[in-house]
Amino acid sequence: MVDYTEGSGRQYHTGVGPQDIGKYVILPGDPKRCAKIAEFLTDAKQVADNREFTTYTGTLDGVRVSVTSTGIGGPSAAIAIEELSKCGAHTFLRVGTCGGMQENILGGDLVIADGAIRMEGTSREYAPVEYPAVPDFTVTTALVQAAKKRGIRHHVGVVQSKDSFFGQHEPQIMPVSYELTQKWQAWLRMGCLASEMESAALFIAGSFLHVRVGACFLVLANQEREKRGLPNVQVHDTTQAIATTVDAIRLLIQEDKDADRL
Ligand SMILES: O=P(O)(O)O[C@H]1O[C@H](CO)[C@@H](O)[C@H]1O
Ligand SMILES: O=c1cc[nH]c(=O)[nH]1
Repeated sequence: MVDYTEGSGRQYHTGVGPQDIGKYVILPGDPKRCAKIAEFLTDAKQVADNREFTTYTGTLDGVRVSVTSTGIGGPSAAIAIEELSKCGAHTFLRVGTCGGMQENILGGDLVIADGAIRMEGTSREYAPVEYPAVPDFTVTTALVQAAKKRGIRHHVGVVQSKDSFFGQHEPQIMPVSYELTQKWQAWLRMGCLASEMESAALFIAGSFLHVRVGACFLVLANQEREKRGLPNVQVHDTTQAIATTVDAIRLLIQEDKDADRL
């Protein structure tokens, strides 16, 4: 492989080196969410800022933990997890936003993914489409435990990962509306909880890299409720999703300490 960093030791896109990051990394999509997440860590400092990838590192319970934004969509999310794992990170928790799909998923709820529909391109350049995009069980369990302990209304299930935000929200305007709307109906009938953009790529890249990945999301609103004329509250405050993710990392750190895996 060509070394675009010319031996600098820093990764080409994220700009991080092994000295900069912890083994546990929180992955928001939005770079602007990083500073807010960093406030949950002790002594967090920005260690890199390149393209859509902003990185802070601090500690939780004495263990180094980083936050790196992945930008929007599978391609940049896969780059982030690849470069961070090259620097030694082994546990990744995506904290994102999503749109609710089932009628009982309300704005402000938390969704924890136990699988992702691979309706995006990136994961197909890793593994055949028959291979399932699933998160790590221990990470998912820690997220569920953390949400329960906080008493947050949450749902665990499959999310849809797609490439086109507007294909989700305005499928009827797309030349391939026939495909988008029919598949959306299928996802609904199968019980898919919510739609977002990065989890399938992260879960598949994570499986390939043999690292642990999990994901939880704030539900911003629910277009299916809107369509049916039901009340559709909008919530944009990600604080509870971030707090749940941080609690889950604490649980994983404790488990890893107990098992002598740190
Ligand atoms: O809030 P983030 O983490 O960016 O996640 C969601 O928001 C973006 C779309 O608005 C996509 O990245 C989607 O997955
Ligand atoms: O509706 C939504 C909200 C957040 N992210 C998405 O991809 N879709």
